[in-house]
Amino acid sequence: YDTELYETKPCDSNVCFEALHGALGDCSCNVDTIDYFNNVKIFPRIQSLVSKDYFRFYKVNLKKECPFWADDSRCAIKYCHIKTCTKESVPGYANGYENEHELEAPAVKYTKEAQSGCSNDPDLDLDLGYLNTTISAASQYEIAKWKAHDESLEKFCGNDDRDAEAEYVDLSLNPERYTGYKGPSAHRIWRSIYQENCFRPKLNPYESFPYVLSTDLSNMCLEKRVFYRAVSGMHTSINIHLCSKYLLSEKSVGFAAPPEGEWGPNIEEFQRRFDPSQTLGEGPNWLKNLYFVYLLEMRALAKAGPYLEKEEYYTGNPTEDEETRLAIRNMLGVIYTFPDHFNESSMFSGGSQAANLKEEFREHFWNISRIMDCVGCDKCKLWGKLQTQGLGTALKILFSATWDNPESDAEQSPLSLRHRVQRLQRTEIVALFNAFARLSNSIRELENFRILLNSNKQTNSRQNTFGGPRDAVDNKMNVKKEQCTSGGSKPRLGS
Ligand SMILES: Cc1cc2nc3c(=O)[nH]c(=O)nc-3n(C[C@H](O)[C@H](O)[C@H](O)COP(=O)(O)OP(=O)(O)OC[C@H]3O[C@@H](n4cnc5c(N)ncnc54)[C@H](O)[C@@H]3O)c2cc1C
Repeated sequence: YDTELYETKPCDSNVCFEALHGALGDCSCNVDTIDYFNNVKIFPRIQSLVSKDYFRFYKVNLKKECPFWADDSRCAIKYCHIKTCTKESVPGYANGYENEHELEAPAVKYTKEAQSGCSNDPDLDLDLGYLNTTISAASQYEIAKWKAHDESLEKFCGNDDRDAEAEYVDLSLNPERYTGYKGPSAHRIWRSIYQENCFRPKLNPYESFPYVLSTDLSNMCLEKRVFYRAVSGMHTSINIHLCSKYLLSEKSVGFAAPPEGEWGPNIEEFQRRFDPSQTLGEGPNWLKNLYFVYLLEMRALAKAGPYLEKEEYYTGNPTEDEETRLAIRNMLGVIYTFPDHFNESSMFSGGSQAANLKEEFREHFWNISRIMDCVGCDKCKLWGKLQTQGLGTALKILFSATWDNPESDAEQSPLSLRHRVQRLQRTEIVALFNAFARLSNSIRELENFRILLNSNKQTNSRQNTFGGPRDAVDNKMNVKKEQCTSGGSKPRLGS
């Protein structure tokens, strides 16, 4: 295909952002509305929320074997390493929140103890009302299988929660940032996600090309487009984080540099990844996909809001737990006011064909969550698993029938809050909010890059006019004078 089309355009420092306005596509929302809403209203709230103990500790199994191929990679730099926590250092662990699933299991509602409150009622004739609930062992075994089957239909991704090898990780000690993970191992992951586990246009004019071109998206139905755009948006977010927290200098240049190296935004890296002239015009579309997946996850939070508002957020510290509940209600209250939420009701509507497509959609995402066990860098794997689980939880909320009326269970439950039907595991809730926080942070980081690129452009033009010295900050930010020359740089697409 004609690469010249894209290469002739000279690289302007702000060209990544020129196309990042207006309609988002596949929804009625636009980029500018999300920008403002996120940066002003959501970003400060969600960042403060995920710093709370409940959201800081994520249980994950980073030792699971890759089910698809032998892991052949090693962390490129020492910053890939993960610091795990001892169980005792996790707030509330000693008080047994690990066992809360058992406490909250629906079966508890039917124990003698739970029902004993009724026995004093004079109108209640226990003999007449006797219900024989005996079920043979064989039937119980079968029913357990049905339950497992029904539950698996709801799941869009795996959950390590009960794995013996799962460990708690304090996310605040392991920030998502540049790790140096790249090359064949990283490419194999992305390629197998897009090539084997994303829907592709039926008539793909670039058979050998593993990724989907935005121009081909119109050949796909809405559901398949949504899937691709959600995954691509997550990919964008991961890559924005590595650009915004890039390792600028390994060792201290001056005495004031921190021992862990110096981290900050790398404009050149950002442009390499998103500038249209270096991505066959795809960069701005990938950026738009970030907004798209943000919209999906925000809609999931709004839909599950009534359920999430009633969650306990237990960590064993009553003051902290109450603060968390208040912060959740406050943030959800703001999310409810968003004027242009994604409308999932237009998806998967159309008989058995739609049901099959939904099942395919779920299976594809399930596979992507398993591919995360093949990531060859622990820190990337941690954040890859968390963000996939967060997105999988959002998809489950949006597309599982049982989520169409999330309030009803909680309202009908005659027992206390703890005994309502548990729809989400702790790790799913932690992943859902943290994944959304990552997307929110990426959108905020885009604003930083926009400002840096603008000031860079002004400095360049001033320098061209007056020949003045280059701003010292630019050097620190890894900005090179000739950022990209037209036609000279190889497009990255499909590398
Ligand atoms: C799950 C996971 C987590 C990772 N986490 C980190 C991390 O925390 N820190 C870190 O430094 N590195 C991380 N990486 C590596 C990082 O994402 C890149 O793979 C790596 O930096 C190499 O980049 P690249 O330029 O070769 O293109 P890649 O990002 O590897 O992309 C491969 C190809 O996909 C296409 N593409 C790129 N972006 C998009 C998009 N948004 N949508 C659709 N197609 C696209 C392009 O054609 C590109 O050539 C992670 C990788 C994976 C798979």
